[in-house]
Amino acid sequence: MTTLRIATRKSPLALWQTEHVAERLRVAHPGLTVELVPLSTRGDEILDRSLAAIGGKGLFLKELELAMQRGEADCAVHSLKDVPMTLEPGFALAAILPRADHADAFVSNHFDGLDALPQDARVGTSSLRRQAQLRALRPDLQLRDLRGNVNTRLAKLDGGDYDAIVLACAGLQRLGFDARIRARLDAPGWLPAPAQGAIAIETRDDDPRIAALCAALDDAATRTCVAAERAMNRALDGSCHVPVAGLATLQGECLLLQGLVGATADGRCVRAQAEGPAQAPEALGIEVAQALLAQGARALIDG
Ligand SMILES: NCc1[nH]cc(CCC(=O)O)c1CC(=O)O
Repeated sequence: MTTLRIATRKSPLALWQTEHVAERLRVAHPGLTVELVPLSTRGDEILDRSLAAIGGKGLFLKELELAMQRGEADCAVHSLKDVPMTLEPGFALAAILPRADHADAFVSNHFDGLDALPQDARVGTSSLRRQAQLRALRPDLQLRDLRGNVNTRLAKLDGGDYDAIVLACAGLQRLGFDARIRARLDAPGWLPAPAQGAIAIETRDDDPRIAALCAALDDAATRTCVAAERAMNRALDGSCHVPVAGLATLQGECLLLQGLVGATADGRCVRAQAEGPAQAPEALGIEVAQALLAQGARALIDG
């Protein structure tokens, strides 16, 4: 094979990420031609309803997986945090790239951080995970829905609909909006989505040649961390219906996983953390999920 076709969503962030992967693949495999196959997904088209209401994270993948099944693309690039905890049968993650900044960003044209917001300020985010953590820290805030791609969300902030919005640092940095980050919302007080900041390449699991080409970009440390975060989320029945947050960090051979389950309605949160060997990330994820459930996470998840 001399040409590798990568399916991608069409948002500016998705195109940046896929172009980044394409460039890395060209460097890893001189002589390989890499092309983008931009596709529209239902997740991108339906903007007037919450993701949870229209079917969840899988909506961003479906059209890309269908293109791979039809043989119109060889692989697909995703933000790993948008990838469901269990992949569709027949697909695998051939590579997980080194993680960028995992933190969330506080973005505002008038205020320096969450603590600086006045009473009853309007904060935009449609993420249940971000809403729950905002409620926990600042019960007075008015939480307002905010969907659309990163550029659209920034434009809505600038239009005056919100006093502040919360986005991922990684997306802002990739699109050149670093200067819009007024504060990083980070561990231990604030946790990101499982796998936030990590880019994954999905392939059909019946094509080892393509998987091998992509595997050149795999980062073992990131794969270990996101395996723990995703195992925790899976054990909590996590989907985007549930405000689950988690961050694993690796120090040598020791993996630390911090997890949180929140209630969007009233900001109740349960938190747990544990350490374990880097060789067994899934076991650590399950351990932290069980600690969260032991503190009543199920009641929060089931509403
Ligand atoms: N849900 C959309 C999405 N998916 C991944 C990112 C950011 C990039 C990343 O996490 O790698 C974003 C934007 C955001 O949450 O602000």
